[in-house]
Amino acid sequence: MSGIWGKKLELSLFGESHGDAIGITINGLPPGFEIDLDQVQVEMARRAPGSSDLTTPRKEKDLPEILSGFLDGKTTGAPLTAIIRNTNTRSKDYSLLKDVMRPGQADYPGRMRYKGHNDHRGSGHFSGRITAPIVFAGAICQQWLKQKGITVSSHIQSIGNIEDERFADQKEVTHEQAEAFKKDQLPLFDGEKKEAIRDLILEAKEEGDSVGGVVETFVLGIPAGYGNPFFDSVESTLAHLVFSVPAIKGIEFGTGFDITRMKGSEANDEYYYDENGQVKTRSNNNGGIIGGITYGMPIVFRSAVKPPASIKKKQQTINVREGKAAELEVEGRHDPCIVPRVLPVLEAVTAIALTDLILGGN
Ligand SMILES: Cc1cc2nc3c(=O)[nH]c(=O)nc-3n(C[C@H](O)[C@H](O)[C@H](O)COP(=O)(O)O)c2cc1C
Ligand SMILES: C=C(O[C@@H]1CC(C(=O)O)=C[C@@H](OP(=O)(O)O)[C@H]1O)C(=O)O
Repeated sequence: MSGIWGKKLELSLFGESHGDAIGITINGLPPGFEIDLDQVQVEMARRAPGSSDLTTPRKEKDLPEILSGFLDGKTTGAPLTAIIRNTNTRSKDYSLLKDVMRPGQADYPGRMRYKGHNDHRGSGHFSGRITAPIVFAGAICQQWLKQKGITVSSHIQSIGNIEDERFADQKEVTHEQAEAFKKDQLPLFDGEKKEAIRDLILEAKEEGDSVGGVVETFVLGIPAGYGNPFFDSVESTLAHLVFSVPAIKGIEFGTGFDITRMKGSEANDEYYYDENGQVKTRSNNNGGIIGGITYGMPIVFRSAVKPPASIKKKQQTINVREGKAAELEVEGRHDPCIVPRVLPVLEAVTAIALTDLILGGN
């Protein structure tokens, strides 16, 4: 399994959803950095399962236990390892799924890749649950970035066909508003859409189905001059980590694919000096990154989140033990929509990418 990532900040992710514990080792954190564990727990709780009728009913406290690299409230500089116990597994839900492959889930490709030895219980190492340790690492990185005046936040761009306004449509988004979004399970610029979104998710759940959506993530306070051209561009680093999150099927930066329908004269982000002599651009179609390098405007990108695969509705599939066609109605505890719980995960991977970049000096 490829659970290792990073250059300056190295991450090693481990665990399975129905094993004893999941966790992460973070190498490269600066020594002497004071971690606010209460704030880490706030981030963990945003992602944790079982928090409302919009999520899987599996309840987990997701309390990280730090095993190394942390003394008297501060990082020591040695590898920091944390584990999170799995306390509410119900593996019988997965007995049938060892043989009957869920369409849209990792059952069949995982079986082929690991020759049938992968832990299939709760989707094992493929589970969205493995994003809990990512949020742990991301919460530490967000605290580190905050000291530098950098805030990472996100809002729901859409669920099904219900659309929120874009970041680019806002006159100004302050650090306070970005922080307020994190306190909301359904953060939207247009709060009036909240009820319709709730209803859509609950309707899908009621029908034994699921819905997807788009998350728009933004970074405020990122200075110009971070990144690289080509292989270590900010976009490629972010995309690498964003696509490491289960259920993500696409990413676009700034105006994204719509930029292809603009003329150069519309697409170009014109420069000016603001009243404080700071370089700004009048639009931000490039989402804060040109040539793989930040230019001092907010980084903005949207991630496509698929509807979760495990649904109660009847589907056609295969039974690999019998080598026959099969019908499947997935029982068990599943998210009817991943979007509300993936917001903190996308913020976490963004913070991890930026911390790695800044620690590396570029
Ligand atoms: C926070 C989170 C929660 C998820 N919950 C579920 C779930 O309840 N049921 C499900 O089938 N998939 C769920 N997923 C998605 C699967 O983990 C994912 O679809 C699967 O691992 C296959 O990967 P892929 O969709 O990226 O190809 C969740 C993902 C995340 C990030
Ligand atoms: C437990 C979490 O979410 C799980 C993610 C998930 C999946 O297939 O991704 C499937 C479900 O697992 P289970 O069948 O064990 O309840 C979700 O509950 C979590 O995110 O912490």
